[in-house]
Amino acid sequence: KNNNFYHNVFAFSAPILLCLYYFFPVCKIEVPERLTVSHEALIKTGLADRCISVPVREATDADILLVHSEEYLEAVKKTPYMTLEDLQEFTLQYGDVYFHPNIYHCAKLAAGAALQLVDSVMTGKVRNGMALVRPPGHHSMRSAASGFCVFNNVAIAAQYAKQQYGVKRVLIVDWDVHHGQGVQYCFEDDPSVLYFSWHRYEHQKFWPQLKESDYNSVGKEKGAGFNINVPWNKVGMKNSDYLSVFCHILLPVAYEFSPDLVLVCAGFDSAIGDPEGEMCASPDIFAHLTHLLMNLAGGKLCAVLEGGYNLTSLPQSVCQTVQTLLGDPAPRPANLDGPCESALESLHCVRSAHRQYWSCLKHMTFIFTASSNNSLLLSPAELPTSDVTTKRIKLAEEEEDKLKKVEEEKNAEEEVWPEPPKRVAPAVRTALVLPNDVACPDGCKHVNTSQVCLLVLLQGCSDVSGFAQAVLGLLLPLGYEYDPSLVLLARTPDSGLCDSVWQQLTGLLQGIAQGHTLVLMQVRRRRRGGSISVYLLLHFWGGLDRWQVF
Ligand SMILES: CC(O)(O)NCCCCNCCCN
Ligand SMILES: [Zn+2]
Repeated sequence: KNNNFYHNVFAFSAPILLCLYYFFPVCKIEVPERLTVSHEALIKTGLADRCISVPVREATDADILLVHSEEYLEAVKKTPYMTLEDLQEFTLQYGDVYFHPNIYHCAKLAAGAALQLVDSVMTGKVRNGMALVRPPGHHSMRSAASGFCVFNNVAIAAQYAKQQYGVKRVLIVDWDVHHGQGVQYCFEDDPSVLYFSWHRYEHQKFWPQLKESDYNSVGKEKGAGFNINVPWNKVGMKNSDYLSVFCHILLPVAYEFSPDLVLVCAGFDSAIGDPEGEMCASPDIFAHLTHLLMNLAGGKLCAVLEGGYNLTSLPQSVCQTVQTLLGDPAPRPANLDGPCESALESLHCVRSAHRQYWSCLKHMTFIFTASSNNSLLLSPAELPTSDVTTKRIKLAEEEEDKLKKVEEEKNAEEEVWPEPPKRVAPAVRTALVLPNDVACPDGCKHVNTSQVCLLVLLQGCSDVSGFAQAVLGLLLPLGYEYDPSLVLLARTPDSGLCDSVWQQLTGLLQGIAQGHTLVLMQVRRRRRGGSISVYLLLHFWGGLDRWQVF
């Protein structure tokens, strides 16, 4: 009896549903559950309790006009009152957007949330934070919606930070798997905003299929060099590919740019399992990406959600990001087996396109061997000139494609990946082993530690390009690959390392060995009739707090 009833109801309602669907297409992946599963995961893991929640507000017209045109804003303002037909008409003029009578309100809240986050960080109320918003923003342009985006939340936030707080330089890192063309267009002639984006490209075959998403779009006029596109010409990119691009492109340039604020277009469709990205990076990689960015701009970092459509990897990635923002040590990086040929080729093209703009890229020249077991390291040498190398790369690539085909056939079923590892937040973050008569600063604790795994003695990387070469281009990738259980840093008075470089060094290296860092400092103390050397031994454990030189 019951079945009969349901059959009737469905039979009757199906035609209505179908025509509604035709008139009013509903997006299958940009769904409300994206926010609910992410928020629930933050609550379940206890991370939400460790954050303060910032109230949202609607972006004002003035806020929105920082990026969008009057006519576009006026048009969007009308959508809540449009008939179904008008709404459909309005939507068809843009690519891949879905307008709903309520989306104008939601889009103002998304942009307003990003501005509230900027206020909280710039006024020092919080050190950093994340805005979990819908609809996303990085595709929307001055007078057009695109790719589920209505207002460009992050672009508005960047203009707002410059206008309201006099911020001179903003770094925007877009780790979403799609190219944020809206952000690129907004700032392509603006040297005060450095836009970095990696994105699935496949030689312009992947949406939004723009020529200007390629590596040779470096910005225009005064903005030349301040737009960095890293195209992924294959799917399946992994943790090593992401870390290599951070170490060999983004971080050296970011240190040279020296931003006052870091904004992240935090799209998590670049994680494993996402239907759009089809990449293979595990959610815990976002802990490392976040950690590496937190050493810039005095830690002022605002992450704003963009994409991310797998309802399992999205919340995991959000939690990895937030837990790192809270200062917890990053988990040991999973199976770093070196960047793939295609990633190395993109990396090489981007570095060549930007060498003329950034001194840190001028000095470092790389050859990438076409052997299959690339390490995260790129051996500095002359650039490959002969086409032999290129041919070798092509051969290696064909070889790799064959292997990949076999691989794809094998595991065509649903992607699976291990749950990200638990990350213990230590009670005491920094310990100090001091001579008895030296008082232990507050926040530290006396301990005796004995393990040593990686000893680093750095000479002479006191300026930015030296720092970039020695630390970002060599030490960091080596450290990640070596994956020690402890990092020991030794500093002698004649090491020539200035405090800020030393501070950055200790900050960056805490992404390795789950934050276990031992610092051995030799300080001279004057005594009657000569000086004696006293050694301070500091033990960090995931403490991202700024470490002062005692
Ligand atoms: C925020 C974002 O970057 O995740 N938006 C992605 C939009 C993807 C549109 N897909 C078009 C598919 C064409 N058939
Ligand atoms: Zn995306």
